[in-house]
Amino acid sequence: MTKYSIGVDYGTQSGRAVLVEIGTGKEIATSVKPYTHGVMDEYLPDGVTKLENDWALQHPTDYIEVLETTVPDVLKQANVSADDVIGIGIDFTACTVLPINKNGTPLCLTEQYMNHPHSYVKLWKHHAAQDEANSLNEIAETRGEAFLQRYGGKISSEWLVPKLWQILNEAPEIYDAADQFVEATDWVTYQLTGDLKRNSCTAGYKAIWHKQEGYPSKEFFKALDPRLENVVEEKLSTNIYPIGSKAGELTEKAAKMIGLNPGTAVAIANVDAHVAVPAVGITEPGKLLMIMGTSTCHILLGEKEEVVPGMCGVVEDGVIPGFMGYEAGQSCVGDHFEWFTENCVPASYYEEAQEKGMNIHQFLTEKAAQLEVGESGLISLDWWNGNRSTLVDADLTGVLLGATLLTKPEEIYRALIEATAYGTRTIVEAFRNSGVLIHEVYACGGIAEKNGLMMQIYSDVLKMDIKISASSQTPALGSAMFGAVAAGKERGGYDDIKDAANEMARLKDYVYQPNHENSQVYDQLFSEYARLYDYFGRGENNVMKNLKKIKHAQSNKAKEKITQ
Ligand SMILES: Nc1ncnc2c1ncn2[C@@H]1O[C@H](COP(=O)(O)OP(=O)(O)O)[C@@H](O)[C@H]1O
Ligand SMILES: O=C(CO)[C@@H](O)[C@@H](O)COP(=O)(O)O
Repeated sequence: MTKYSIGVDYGTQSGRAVLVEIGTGKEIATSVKPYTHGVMDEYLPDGVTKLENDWALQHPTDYIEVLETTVPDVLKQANVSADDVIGIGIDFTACTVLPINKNGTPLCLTEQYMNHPHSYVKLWKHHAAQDEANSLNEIAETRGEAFLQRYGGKISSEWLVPKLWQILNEAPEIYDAADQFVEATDWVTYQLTGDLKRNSCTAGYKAIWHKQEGYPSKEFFKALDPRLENVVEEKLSTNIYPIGSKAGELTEKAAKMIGLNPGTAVAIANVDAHVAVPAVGITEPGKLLMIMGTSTCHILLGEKEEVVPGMCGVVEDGVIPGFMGYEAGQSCVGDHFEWFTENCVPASYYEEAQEKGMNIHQFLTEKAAQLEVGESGLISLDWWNGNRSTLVDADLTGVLLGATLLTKPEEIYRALIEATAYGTRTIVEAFRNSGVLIHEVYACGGIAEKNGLMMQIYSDVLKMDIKISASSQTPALGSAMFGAVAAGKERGGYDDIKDAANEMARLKDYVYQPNHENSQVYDQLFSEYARLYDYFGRGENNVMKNLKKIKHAQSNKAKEKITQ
């Protein structure tokens, strides 16, 4: 009898469930639910409480809605009985973190705190804790904290400790009221099993936890702020569960909510990028996976713990048990194409795209594909949402250089694509220069599937073949695989994630290969990019930070005027 597993992947804008056949990895049905509240970066749901610059929040009821609608929907579409679903796994963006009370209720859902911005889920791209991140990095460096090396020399403002510290600084009442701060991925899994178990992946990459050494010392936290001395015991937990293990089983209540059977195995929660690795069949070192969507994450396995400047982190067993898992990333990829299409493309382009039955990305891509490499005379820095790797600085901003009165939208669109490819090459070189081998490149995610030109450009810039995931929902497939592992072989699943990957991972049958002529021109362009990267990114010219300071001061002034 065929058995199935369900993977639920929570992205930036939407969540999706995929019903997958055990044994083949065939995706039988998919259901997507856009978040009702989307990303809240201007106002709270009350429509009145204004958020500061660089905030990005989510609403936890959106996560429950995803479960309630998409899981029954995939069963219905596929006409599969809940009796044949043996496991479920959850993956999420991260660090996406929320304060909860003793009952596990998010503080933003309580009457007392629902109008308080700090009670909501802070999404991975909430960048308003940069001041805390800067202080943390300074203090850690002065104290010679060894953990900094494992995070490329800097902790990002996107990670857990800066976010938590921002809450303590700006809203101590929320900090005090929170029984715990949890990753959204653990919270949703908790809603399924009734038991809060924190996963080793987010703890390792996002919360400075180490398998042997645990969290940073009390002295370190005290040096940040005396009120943080006991943060681990008071607001986190030292009970961390390895990815690839079982979190528990569906409770009666959860089973009823999502249309599965009570007792169905639930995997320990995971992260959207990391969970995609076995879903493309990577279970050994040297193979870099780019998960390309709103942002891009780069995940790679290694044998040893190496120090790589500017990487996000290296975590033992963080991706596939038995290996060091390396992560790096770019905070702005799809997001900056979206910004461009929404703000800089003339109406005539939209009209023409519509006439041709294309969306604006397809239309711009088609036009951009007709350009020769370097023909536009443009170069761009991909920092529209800060720089995650290798500079780890959310205060950096975008650059477009070389524009003239003749510059066309498709030329800028292509320059933005190329900038992200150069950003990836910078990351690849940082790994290689630090002794972490990369001999194959794989890609998955919305963009890997939707934009062939972009993948070709990446291949030309990296001068490497790129293999593409066969799944359009690779993280969800990965989560379904972890669901099957949680169920175990006895129930029709697998003993470990490698066995699941051997049978269920799939790649497309074509590979992007570098065009050597283009690669040569890209080498020249990349060396210009590298000079700009260092000039603006490493302190030689701090114009971006200075502009940001002026911007904050002036927007505060404008706000004061409104409230007077
Ligand atoms: N054809 C395309 N080419 C390049 N970018 C695209 C294209 N279509 C959509 N995008 C961008 O991809 C991003 C969505 O990626 P996706 O993988 O679907 O979502 P997520 O990152 O939330 O999982 C959006 O930022 C959008 O601007
Ligand atoms: O940072 C991570 C994973 O470590 C991602 O969750 C984050 O970049 C968001 O990913 P998406 O672009 O929404 O796929």
